[in-house]
Amino acid sequence: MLAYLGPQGTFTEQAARGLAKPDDDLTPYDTVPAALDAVRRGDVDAACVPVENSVEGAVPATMDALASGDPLVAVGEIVLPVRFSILVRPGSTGSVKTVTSHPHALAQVRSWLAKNLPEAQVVPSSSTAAGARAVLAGEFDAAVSAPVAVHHYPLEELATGVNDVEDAKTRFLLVERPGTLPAPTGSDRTSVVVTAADRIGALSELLAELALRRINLTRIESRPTKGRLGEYRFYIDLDGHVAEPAVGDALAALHRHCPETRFLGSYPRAEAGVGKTDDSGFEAAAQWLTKIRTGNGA
Ligand SMILES: O=C(O)C(=O)C[C@]1(C(=O)O)C=C[C@@H](O)C=C1
Repeated sequence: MLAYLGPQGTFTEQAARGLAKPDDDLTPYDTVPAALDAVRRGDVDAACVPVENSVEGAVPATMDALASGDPLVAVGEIVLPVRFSILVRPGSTGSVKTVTSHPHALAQVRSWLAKNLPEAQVVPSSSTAAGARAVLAGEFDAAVSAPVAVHHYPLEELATGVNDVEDAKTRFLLVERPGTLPAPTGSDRTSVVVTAADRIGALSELLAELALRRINLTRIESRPTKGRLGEYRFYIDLDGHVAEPAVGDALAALHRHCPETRFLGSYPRAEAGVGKTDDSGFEAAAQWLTKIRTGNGA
């Protein structure tokens, strides 16, 4: 059983279908934290959640829900192109006074709305499909939705391809309770959350641990810890798999700086063939150390 940010017709449902095993049943949840808590409780085996968008950046609800509560780990990712349609009730002829959608979707059509529906009041919803459902219920005049939503809700497309940026993409994670890690593929990503101490150079010391080991950072985002003002967590994505010597060594180093470092998974990258780390020196050095320690070399 696989949870996703629902209801039916969200981008996350499409991502979940791309990541699911053939025999997985899909269950919609109203929010990302609710989907992740269902995994924590064991009600479902996994959840598919949006993590970052090429236009609007990180999805805060996902980041916060992964950084707190019982640990969960990502075991897969998928990147989907995102295009938006404006959906209205069939035959609705009146002007559009209210538009609803997920905040990330609204942010990706901001210019289109300003130009084409400048008078419309914009109201956030919990997902693009929740917005479509609310339009069907008569709560709002229009929803910014995934084009597939018209197959789930009897609505009409007022306009399609309304996204301000062509080729926008969203990355989604498949998240499970900690267990056996996916095997390294040679093209993997590792995600961790660290809290940098409030002192000069703390963040650069963490990043230096990656640079020293020639590990490529693919993303760094900060979110407040929700404790003291000015205290931040850093979400770090890097190339490679924790089973590889360089990445394992770097994560151990991060843990020495920050014992609360939270491992968020090592998983195959959506784009195969990129993100290989160079471990040759690490393996040779480990063999050399073993020889010294066992009295077989110097
Ligand atoms: O509301 C949806 O359809 C979602 O799947 C969420 C979400 C997001 O969180 O960014 C996913 C992709 C799009 O960028 C817009 C919304």
